[in-house]
Amino acid sequence: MTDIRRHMEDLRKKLKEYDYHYHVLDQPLIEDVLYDRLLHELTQLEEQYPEYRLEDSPTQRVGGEVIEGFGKVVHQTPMMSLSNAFSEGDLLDFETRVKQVVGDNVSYVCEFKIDGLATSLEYEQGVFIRGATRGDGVTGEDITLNLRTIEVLPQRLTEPKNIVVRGESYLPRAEFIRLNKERALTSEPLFANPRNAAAGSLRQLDTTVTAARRLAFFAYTLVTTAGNASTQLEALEQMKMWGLPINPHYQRCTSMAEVFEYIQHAQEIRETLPYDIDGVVIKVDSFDMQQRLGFTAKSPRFAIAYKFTAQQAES
Ligand SMILES: NC(=O)c1cnc(N)c2cc(Br)sc12
Repeated sequence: MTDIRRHMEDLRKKLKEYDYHYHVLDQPLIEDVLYDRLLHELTQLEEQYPEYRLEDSPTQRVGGEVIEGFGKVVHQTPMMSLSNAFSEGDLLDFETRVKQVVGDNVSYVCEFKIDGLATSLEYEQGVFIRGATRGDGVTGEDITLNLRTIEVLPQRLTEPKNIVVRGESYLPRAEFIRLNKERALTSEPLFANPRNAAAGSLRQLDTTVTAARRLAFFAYTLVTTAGNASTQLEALEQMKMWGLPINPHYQRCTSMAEVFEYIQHAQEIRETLPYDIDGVVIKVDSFDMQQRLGFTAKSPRFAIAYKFTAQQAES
């Protein structure tokens, strides 16, 4: 075997061992940046020597795709990302674009942007049947078993509805601190922030590891209009009635001035919240207007995320 081929074999073996330790044992052996460097080296070698590329190589997983061990879930409706606003001017530009399509009489709903892992849930006749990560937006990882360990997530709704719901799985700050203290005692690498800890916990192949972490969830989008909600505000109320956890800080705003006040308030109380938020999501309230506004290739035209500056380092 040539030296190159042997080196590639060695890289594949190492990366598979790192994958196993990360996803099954929840004990990463190396920093993500080192893993990515090795994966990049193997990818380049496989491009240079395709005759030595193997089907089950770790490089055959594009970023955001399903990792080995999790089933794939194709989202009925793609999980889009939000376009970002960083100033009041950006929000006024957003409002101008919205009003050009739907006219001046538009109201918004403002909600906290939870800093966690975007998650999709499917309920059939009111029973939770499947949950998935966003993945690449079209295909996500089936993390149903892990999501079942989240106590606030109802296994059954109060009504036998067929719905698809989007929300954020997250790790409360107090749990993040407890978890890192525990990991420090056993000399395991610490999680950098609650978002990484939530993602690492949900992408575990061993559900007992996930169950040991007190993950939580907030629902924020009712994808299927199984009820009779015609606005985002009604959808939030409807999901709450069905037993889904809804973040209580949502507010209907009838002007951008009110949105600015909401953002100001969110920034003032941000540090006191038991979970991380990284901004505010502003949505056009009317579903009819949302439909008329539609989507760009990657984001809805009827919603935008106002991003806060980064929080000081997690304790
Ligand atoms: N309330 C919301 O709509 C919301 C909250 N938190 C988030 N991380 C996200 C992400 C998208 Br995409 S929407 C949304």
